[in-house]
Amino acid sequence: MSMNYAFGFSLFLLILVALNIYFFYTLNTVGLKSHKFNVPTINVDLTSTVFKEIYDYLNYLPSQYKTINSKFGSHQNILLNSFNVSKNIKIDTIWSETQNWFNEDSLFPHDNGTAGKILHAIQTTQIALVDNAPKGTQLKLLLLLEGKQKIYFKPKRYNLNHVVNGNIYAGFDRHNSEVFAYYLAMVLNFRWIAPSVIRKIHLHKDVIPFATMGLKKTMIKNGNALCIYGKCFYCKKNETVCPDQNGEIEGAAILYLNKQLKIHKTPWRRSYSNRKMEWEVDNAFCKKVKSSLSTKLLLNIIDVAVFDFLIQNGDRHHFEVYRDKIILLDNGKGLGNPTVDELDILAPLYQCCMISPFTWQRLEMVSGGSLTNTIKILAALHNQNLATEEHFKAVERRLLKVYATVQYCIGKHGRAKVLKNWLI
Ligand SMILES: Nc1ncnc2c1ncn2[C@@H]1O[C@H](COP(=O)(O)OP(=O)(O)OP(=O)(O)O)[C@@H](O)[C@H]1O
Ligand SMILES: [Mn+2]
Repeated sequence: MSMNYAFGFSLFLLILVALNIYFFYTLNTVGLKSHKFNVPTINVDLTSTVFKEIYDYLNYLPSQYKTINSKFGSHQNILLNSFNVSKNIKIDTIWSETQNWFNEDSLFPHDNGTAGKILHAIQTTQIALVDNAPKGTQLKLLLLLEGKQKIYFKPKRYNLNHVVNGNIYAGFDRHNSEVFAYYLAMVLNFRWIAPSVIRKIHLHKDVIPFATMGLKKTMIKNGNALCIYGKCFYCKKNETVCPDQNGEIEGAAILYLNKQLKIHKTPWRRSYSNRKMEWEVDNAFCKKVKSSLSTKLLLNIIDVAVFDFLIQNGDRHHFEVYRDKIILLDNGKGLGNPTVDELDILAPLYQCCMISPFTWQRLEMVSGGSLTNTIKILAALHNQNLATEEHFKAVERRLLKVYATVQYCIGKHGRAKVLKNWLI
């Protein structure tokens, strides 16, 4: 009897120890859960050991990252309210409200429908003047809207289903990428960005009557149509922008920022040749950057890297700063190829292994499809379809890779170091 009791008791102790060990490991290991996480596969380059390790974490991501996070619901409602278009908008007040806005957290007003009002005004206000905007390398126009609001207009060069092959910065800017980027930034709560919306301008009604002489000089007959070749570094007479069958030119209409911006070279910029940059050969590159940049700016660069990775913008050669924060300007090189995930756009994240806790919290909130669903819903409020389903799926797939990269960092350095509140 007592032997049986002793045996039973030892068995009980054994089970208790086993349970303890089980819970200790499940609660302490990051990512490496027992069941495999199903991530849509694409061809990836696993020659780098960092990439291999990140992909290991991707295969065993905790399941919370594939389900909707209920904490996002209230934030989604706030966004919907911001972008809802009210019918009776007074546009004369919207420009002064926009230009006189001053706030530490956002470049433009958003709340109580203002974001929607601004987009509606950009989309519909009568054009007063159209000129070339020769800044930068790609064709763009400067529109002056009634009420003296300037707008940059990046014309459509490709249909949404066109796949841009070649290197990560190949091809013309994608107008839809500019607008997609604006909504992406809003969903991620990155508020240092200019409002941007798809607008169609009629060549003979909206452009020619208001075109400057300079713009008229950069127009050319292409068959029956009058087209624009513009004035910019890469502008060529045989690469024109022509109106569609309705006589309209579609483009991204981006609010012009009348502000003094400081321009910096991105430490993680590409060479635009076969030559490798320092960050591409030295995984300890971040140490060097840390010694020359403030932590605040570095965390900001890492936010931008996450943002660029999601849309696959590999062309952020420079960044412009206003009041010590990077403005997300020039987002047209995203959404080129939905089957490509260039992981090295995330180099600032996996080489520095730090991320702002605010950014991480928001990223965790938009899991399970919320990110792209919200972009779709917000864009639809202004009658826009910003990308093909393949691109929306690709953005979700890349979000999983961002989660995996942060898990890789936590696995390597511990949560406290990666998510330390550096700014306090
Ligand atoms: N919305 C804006 N408001 C004010 N200035 C802007 C805006 N967008 C762009 N700029 C200015 O114009 C410059 C060129 O714009 P952008 O980078 O979008 O053009 P790009 O043709 O893609 O240039 P690049 O080929 O150099 O990347 C920017 O560096 C910035 O200084
Ligand atoms: Mn550019």
